[in-house]
Amino acid sequence: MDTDTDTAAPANTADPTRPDLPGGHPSELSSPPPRGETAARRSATRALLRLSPYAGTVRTPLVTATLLALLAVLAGLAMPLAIGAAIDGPVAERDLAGLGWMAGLVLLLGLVESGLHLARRRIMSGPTTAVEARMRQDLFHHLQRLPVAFHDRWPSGQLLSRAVNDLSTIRRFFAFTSVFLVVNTITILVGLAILFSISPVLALIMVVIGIPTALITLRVEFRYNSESRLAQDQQGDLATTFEESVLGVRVLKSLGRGRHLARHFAAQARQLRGTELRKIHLLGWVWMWIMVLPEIGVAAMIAYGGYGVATGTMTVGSLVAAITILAYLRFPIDSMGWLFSEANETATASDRYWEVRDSLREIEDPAEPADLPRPVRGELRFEDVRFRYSGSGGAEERAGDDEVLRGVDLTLVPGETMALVGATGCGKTTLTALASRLADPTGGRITLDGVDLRDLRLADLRTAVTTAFEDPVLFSASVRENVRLGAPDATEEEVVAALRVAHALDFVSALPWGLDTRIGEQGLSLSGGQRQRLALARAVVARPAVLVLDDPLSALDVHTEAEVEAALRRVLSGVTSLLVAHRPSTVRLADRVALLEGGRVTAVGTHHELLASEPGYRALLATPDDEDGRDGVAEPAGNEVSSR
Ligand SMILES: Nc1ncnc2c1ncn2[C@@H]1O[C@H](COP(=O)(O)OP(=O)(O)OP(=O)(O)O)[C@@H](O)[C@H]1O
Repeated sequence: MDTDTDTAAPANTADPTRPDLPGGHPSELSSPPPRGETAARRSATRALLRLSPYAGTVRTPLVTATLLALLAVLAGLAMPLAIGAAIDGPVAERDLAGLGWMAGLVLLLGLVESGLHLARRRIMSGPTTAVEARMRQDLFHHLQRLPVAFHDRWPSGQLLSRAVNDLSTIRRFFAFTSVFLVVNTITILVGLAILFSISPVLALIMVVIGIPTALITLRVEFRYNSESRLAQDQQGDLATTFEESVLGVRVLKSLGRGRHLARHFAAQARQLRGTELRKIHLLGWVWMWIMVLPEIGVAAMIAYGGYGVATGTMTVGSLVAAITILAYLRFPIDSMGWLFSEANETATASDRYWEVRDSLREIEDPAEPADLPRPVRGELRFEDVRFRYSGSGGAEERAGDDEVLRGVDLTLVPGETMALVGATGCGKTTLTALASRLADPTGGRITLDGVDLRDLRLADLRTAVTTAFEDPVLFSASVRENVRLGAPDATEEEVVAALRVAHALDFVSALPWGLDTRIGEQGLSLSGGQRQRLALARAVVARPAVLVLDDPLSALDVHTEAEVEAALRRVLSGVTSLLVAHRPSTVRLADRVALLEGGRVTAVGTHHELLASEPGYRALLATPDDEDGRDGVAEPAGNEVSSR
């Protein structure tokens, strides 16, 4: 009998707080499920049926594999009959030639059975791994298109476990579970019929033994799976602690918190060990019953059958055949509990998969996109822009009290550099995110050259407007590939020019393989300033019409800052730019400054004007020189300064 059961990697639970999800209703930005809780699914069948679009592609191999498996088990079931016939025939009659034929038949049946199982595996492996790969690809593609707000809510581990564990459970279902649910049911029924034809009492013995065996394995499997889910969560926690302690090793060492974290890690490891021990105990129990019950069956059959042989109502061959059938049916009976539990796991995995796939891609291309007037001039206008992060909820939200932006009006004229200044947490990053539609305003509108951003194709918008974030995320790839993320078609000269502009060429040239040097995980092999300069190069390589830079000098030392500032000044000339500025050196790059206060732009003007007229601005950006009445921030040469 087949035993190609991948080590079970049970899926996590679906979200019990979202009973509307599994049925396939598109969900709004859902949150991940609370850990360790069990699924509140409306229907496992419905969850499995949701896999049918993917099952369609494996239908033919699935039917073929089921038929092959069925033929294999029928060949297996024929063996006890052949053995019984051999004992009652050639063995009893001492017919050596006949015995040779019967031995050959048993051998042939065994070969046919194993050959058919091999063919079944071969037929299923290609299509089912293809389905898994396609589902994973679709999930990844969907995740890329979900709004940032979705990713704010979902921890990466939750998404990772769906992409790896849940899809592997679904593959196992297509390749094995679904096939053997059908095949084992038929095997048990056929085996029972054969036993019944030999002796109804022996068939009854099998039923009496088989039902509790299946029920016990089913019950233990459910408990085992819930322990497995818990272990999986705990392994995730352990991995997170491990990962954070490696990534944050500098912080931990400098704070002297290594021991504290080690204790925390040890406690988590103990918890995981406890769960693993419970799993082992459960397995011990289930195997005890799996071993004991059939042995009781064999004993009962020998007692009843032996009596029959002694009294002449049964032949020795029939008794041997009956006992061999019982032994053969052991795996199908034992595995039914496991198979039902796997089907249940698959239903959960399906729910969890569709939970993400059903999340709405709120930010999409419009049905009838507008074209940007060419060439793009780069006039960026915020008109009464309002924004609220979803999920803070409640009456307050309805009253608008928790809006981060409460009616921002701001116009960036083509080619100007506008600095955005405001207290920490006032919404500067939020405003910059709206410019490339990482989120849409909850009120008002933003236009580029007079066209509402929501009317533009996302590709057009994001070619015209590029952003470099304060936290410069780099990918595990070469320097060149990282820069080219900003413009995949950029030539070598353009990449080098962008690096020069970002004042990154010198340090990149000094790397062991220059532009081909792979940057480690999160660009850790580079300093903060170097990472920021690469991110800047990535933003400018596409030569966008509008450049949004979130505090582009924050990680630079004074010397580098001065050099990058000079380079940036060249980049910014002729491009409309919005710079989030926390300090005078960044403001120095700007033609005008906008002050964001209380969710609105309360003043726009030159640095000097705002210093003179806005106490809030003075509090944020005045230097000691300013306080002395001498302005420490130089006016950029040749700036056309205009007020709103
Ligand atoms: N994903 C989010 N979900 C909910 N609230 C958020 C989210 N991101 C930011 N906020 C809140 O929105 C407000 C504005 O945040 P934002 O990051 O835009 O401020 P900021 O002016 O850029 O701050 P800083 O100068 O410190 O970078 C803050 O109160 C912040 O807590």
